Amino acid sequence: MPDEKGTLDSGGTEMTLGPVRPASARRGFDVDVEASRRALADVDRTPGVAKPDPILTADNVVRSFGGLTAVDVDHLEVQRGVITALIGPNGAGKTTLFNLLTGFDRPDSGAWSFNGRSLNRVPAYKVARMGMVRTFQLTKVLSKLTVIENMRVGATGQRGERLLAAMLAPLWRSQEDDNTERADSLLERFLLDKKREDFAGSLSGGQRKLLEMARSLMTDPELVMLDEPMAGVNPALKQTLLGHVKSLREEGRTVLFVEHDMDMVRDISDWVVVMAQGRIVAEGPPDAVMADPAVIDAYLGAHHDVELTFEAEEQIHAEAEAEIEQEAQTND
Ligand SMILES: Nc1ncnc2c1ncn2[C@@H]1O[C@H](COP(=O)(O)OP(=O)(O)OP(=O)(O)O)[C@@H](O)[C@H]1O
Repeated sequence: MPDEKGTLDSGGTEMTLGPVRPASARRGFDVDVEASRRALADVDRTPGVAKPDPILTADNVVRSFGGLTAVDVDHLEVQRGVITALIGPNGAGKTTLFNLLTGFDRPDSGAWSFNGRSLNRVPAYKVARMGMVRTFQLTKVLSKLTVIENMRVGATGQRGERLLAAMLAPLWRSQEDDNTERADSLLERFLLDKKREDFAGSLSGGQRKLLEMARSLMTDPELVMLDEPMAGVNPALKQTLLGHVKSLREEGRTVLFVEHDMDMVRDISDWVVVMAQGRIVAEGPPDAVMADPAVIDAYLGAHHDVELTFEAEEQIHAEAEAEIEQEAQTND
């Protein structure tokens, strides 16, 4: 069923899913990150431009809701091994494009491929198993499961209540040790190991973001798509999250992320793609794109941050301090 963002549950097939492969059998990402970044220097700054080594390619992808064309992308290529930011005003179609590319929604028309393999009509769980995962703007951690259970659910490349059944299946049990080992090492890396047995519902907003990122790595993806990883995260945790995103690139993974936080975009992106009204309107290196008057018009013209009242600012500070305090206690 579509959820609040029009995403579709790809469910019903989780029992056929295999386990996360043991460490020895995992993908090695054969990519020279520095060469991949350097190669972008020679790429034209025109919307839809071809990339030297695209991992993801989309053509004529259109999605309408009633009379509204939410996505109308002629051509898009995402360079392998680098961090690409997808920016644009509210309602530009960024999340809808994520949903379409990852099999959580279906376009009216269009074609797209990952590592040269067509993804048309491939359901989300298979897309995940092929090596392309995404996180959600509103995190989809399952509040009534513990942190470690959420991680095990991530191993299936699936989300949703039916996973509880999958977790109890004999097939699952036989693979549990491998998955638990990987889950524990990811929890350690994301500083969530002390929260292992806590219900995910008890985590702070920032910790949920960390859990969702950690969980997305359970299938050892080559392309990680993050939908607003910094939204609702306090400044201290933002630095931690930034470090985690950069470490994905260091491991040879490709990152495509949607973000409104321009400091983050400037800080970590190798390439920026701008959407407005469903279309790709600009792309290029971060500094060049953000200085482009057309982008400033399209983006900043329509995306105004609301000025905070004194009370709201005080509340944010209090929440951030409480969260930092909680982090400190966790890490003692
Ligand atoms: N399920 C849906 N039903 C109807 N309209 C939808 C649906 N999903 C998205 N839209 C509309 O499609 C347009 C694009 O929305 P989308 O969420 O993809 O934008 P966005 O760029 O991700 O915005 P934001 O930055 O605010 O998250 C918006 O006008 C939105 O209202």
